[in-house]
Amino acid sequence: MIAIIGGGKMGEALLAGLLATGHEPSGVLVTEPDPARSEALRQRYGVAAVSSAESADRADALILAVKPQDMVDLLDQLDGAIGPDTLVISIAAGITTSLLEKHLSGEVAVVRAMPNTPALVGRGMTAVAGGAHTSADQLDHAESLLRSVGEVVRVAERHMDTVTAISGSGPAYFYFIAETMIEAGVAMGMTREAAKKLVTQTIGGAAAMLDDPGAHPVVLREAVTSPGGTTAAAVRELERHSVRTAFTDAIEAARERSRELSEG
Ligand SMILES: NC(=O)C1=CN([C@@H]2O[C@H](COP(=O)(O)OP(=O)(O)OC[C@H]3O[C@@H](n4cnc5c(N)ncnc54)[C@H](O)[C@@H]3O)[C@@H](O)[C@H]2O)C=CC1
Ligand SMILES: O=C(O)[C@@H]1CCC=N1
Repeated sequence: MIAIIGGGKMGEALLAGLLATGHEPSGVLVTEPDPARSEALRQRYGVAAVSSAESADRADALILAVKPQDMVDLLDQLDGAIGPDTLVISIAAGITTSLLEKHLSGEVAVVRAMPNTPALVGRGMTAVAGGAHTSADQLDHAESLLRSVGEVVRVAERHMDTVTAISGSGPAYFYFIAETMIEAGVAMGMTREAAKKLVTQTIGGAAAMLDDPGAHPVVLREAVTSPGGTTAAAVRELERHSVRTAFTDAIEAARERSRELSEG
């Protein structure tokens, strides 16, 4: 039995992914305190909505999908109710395995995971790191559960704040660029719909080309940049506005915030 505790955006994405990849609704529990939200999940997916105590009691894998700020309260609620063989997977930004272990008595197996919102369409990127009492089999199990919403990589936990800043928050950076490009197209007289189509297909196409293991972004960008052409003119402006520095600073700020979140 798998329980998802926190039925918000990410909890629902994981729930939908698990059901889409062969888990039966009868094998998944959801704990969500907002009654309307809880009822919507129950109706939409046919899963049982239960208390956190019941989830802790019945599930052998608990996926904690509450906000980082709600995590300590939740762990205090769960402490003592989690069986010795239960696997606890947290997807909360900044919450370390040692914080999870500190608030759960006994040698609980914990996994820190960082997915992203493309999990909602089965195209997520998740990184995982195991805790001090987590076996290789348990990490495999966590990885197989999270693979239901996309790809999974293992990283050393010291990289998790960086992962959060790059792929966890990353979709928002691309939406920021998409929004800017669409509005530029609109300002130049295109319909918003046409501009959105151009931008969406361009992002998807660029990502597909970059996905080749031999591909390098600098080489791909050179192929777009004709001497004396339009791309060279555009890139010169990006450099003039220090966009590279702005992005680097943004990613560093996200990593710093992830670190702060573990301090409560
Ligand atoms: N939104 C994103 O892009 C990503 C979010 N995350 C992490 O996922 C977690 C959830 O984020 P979202 O789904 O975006 O937030 P959300 O606000 O949509 O969902 C959180 C849910 O937890 C519920 N909740 C609060 N206290 C609870 C408790 N004690 N027991 C059970 N449920 C409780 C809330 O009612 C809410 O429905 C956060 O820790 C966040 O850091 C991780 C990767 C990406
Ligand atoms: O913004 C946040 O804190 C969460 C974690 C990664 C993406 N969204």
